Amino acid sequence: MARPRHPPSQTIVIKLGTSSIVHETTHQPLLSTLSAIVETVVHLRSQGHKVVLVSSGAIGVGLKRMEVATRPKALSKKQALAAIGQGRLIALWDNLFGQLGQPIAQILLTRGDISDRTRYLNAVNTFKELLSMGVVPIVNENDTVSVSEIKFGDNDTLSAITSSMIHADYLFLLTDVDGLYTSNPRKDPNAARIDVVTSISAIRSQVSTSTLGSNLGTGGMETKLIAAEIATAAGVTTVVTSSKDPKNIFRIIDYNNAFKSGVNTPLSGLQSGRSSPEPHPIPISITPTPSTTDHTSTTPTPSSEGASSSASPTPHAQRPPHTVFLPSAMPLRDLKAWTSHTLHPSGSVIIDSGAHHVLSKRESGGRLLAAGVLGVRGAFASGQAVRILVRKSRTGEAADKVEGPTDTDSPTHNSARTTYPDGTTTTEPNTPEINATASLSSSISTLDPLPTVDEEMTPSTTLKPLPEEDAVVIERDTSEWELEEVGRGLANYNSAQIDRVKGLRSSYIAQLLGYADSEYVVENITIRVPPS
Ligand SMILES: N[C@@H](CCC(=O)OP(=O)(O)O)C(=O)O
Repeated sequence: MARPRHPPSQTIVIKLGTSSIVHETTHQPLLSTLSAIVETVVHLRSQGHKVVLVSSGAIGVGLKRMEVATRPKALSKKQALAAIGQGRLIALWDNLFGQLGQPIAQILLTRGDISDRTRYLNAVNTFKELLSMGVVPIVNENDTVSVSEIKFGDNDTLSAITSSMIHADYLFLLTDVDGLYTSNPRKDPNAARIDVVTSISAIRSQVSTSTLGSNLGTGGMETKLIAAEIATAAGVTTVVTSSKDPKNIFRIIDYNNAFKSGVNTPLSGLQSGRSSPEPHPIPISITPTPSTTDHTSTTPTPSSEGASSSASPTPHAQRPPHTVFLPSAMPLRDLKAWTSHTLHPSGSVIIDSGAHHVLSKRESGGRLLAAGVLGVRGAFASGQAVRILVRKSRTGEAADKVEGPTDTDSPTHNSARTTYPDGTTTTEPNTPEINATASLSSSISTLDPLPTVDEEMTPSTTLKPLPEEDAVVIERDTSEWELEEVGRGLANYNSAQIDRVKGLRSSYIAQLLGYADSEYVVENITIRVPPS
């Protein structure tokens, strides 16, 4: 198929880190880089693309303004410097974009700002309106009010969340290296750039990310992997490349668009920014090209799980240096992405592995009935985000030995370990949600079998039915069990209420709580870790 004269209109988020905005030691603005970014963005706009810039640098500019030599450690000092620098930073951007007649807007966000659904939608609407007006929104974290858990932590994550919010086609993470390397290219002459990443979890174990951050920014390559994980899960093609030659963005888009009608390349389907239904296969056609950065290693990637390496040269174009993270074949819907990435979970709902299996089959918006709940952890209100933890046997035995509903009269006080998706585990004492013997009233014990999740959508559930015995044992020795976070959702009832109705069929909710707003205890569930 003939290539279009211009690529189709796409929504592109470009993130520029502190190290690309101000000099690492003098803190002088890197005017040539900034000007090149401005020219690139304006050119992209003239081709019909919508562009959002995520710009770090407020603290760096503040350092220069106050002639402070090094980034302070104290949060309040960083916040003060950001407040000093942000105004000058946006003035600088406005000045540069203004030279080319391009209007800009400033958007300062915190995680707290968008953890409320209404505020989140307002932010989305503002983005949409600005983009339809032809304006380039320039986003930064609102450092003045960001503290600990409400901080995005770094602008890589912020740019990924922004990309997800506006359903971007591309996220470009511009940095001081031209891609993701197997080790630090400044120190290791054998470092090889990884061109295509199909599985971030697989690639994480294969690269050294420890030394790729700069003195000024907060992010290094690890935060880029986290950002890529968030963005690709939302269907956004994510690219790590050098900020030294922003015009590479054209070449990268052009290179990828050249394959948009191809059937045997990893980047087919890029016209809409979404991958084909099946995960992209390896290999991709790659022509190694001399790096445009200081790094001389252009050795193509060693072939390994999660990455692709060189095959045959493409007839279309030389491959500009970059690493591309391919978008998920099944992107999260907006509400699910919002639930997963922007809401700070206030507590946890523990489910059995049967419920985990059924929820993981749902493409979007999984809903959990009380019958699938084993317990709760922490205190949360109705409407708040919760972690979904699945209880698993440490011996590998199937965990859903749950033979019936429970009550909370006999909490155990053993410890339970939680294993999170990043591999970390926590051991917490006193977990009443993993109960010992549960004695049921005779009326409850005669309940009919029920599946544990939305049966309308999953008619062929394989979950075990509830037995009809009066007393049902869930488990006696909690040390055999561990909890793993597998997803996030929004609670329809508070923690005490869910604890009260756990294990019961929905018709008991009104009876026990005095009202029943919903037959589901948790909705909008995103399962990020499928059953093993
Ligand atoms: N919001 C901060 C940026 C945080 C930060 O350091 O981000 P980055 O340089 O992308 O790692 C600022 O404007 O200085």
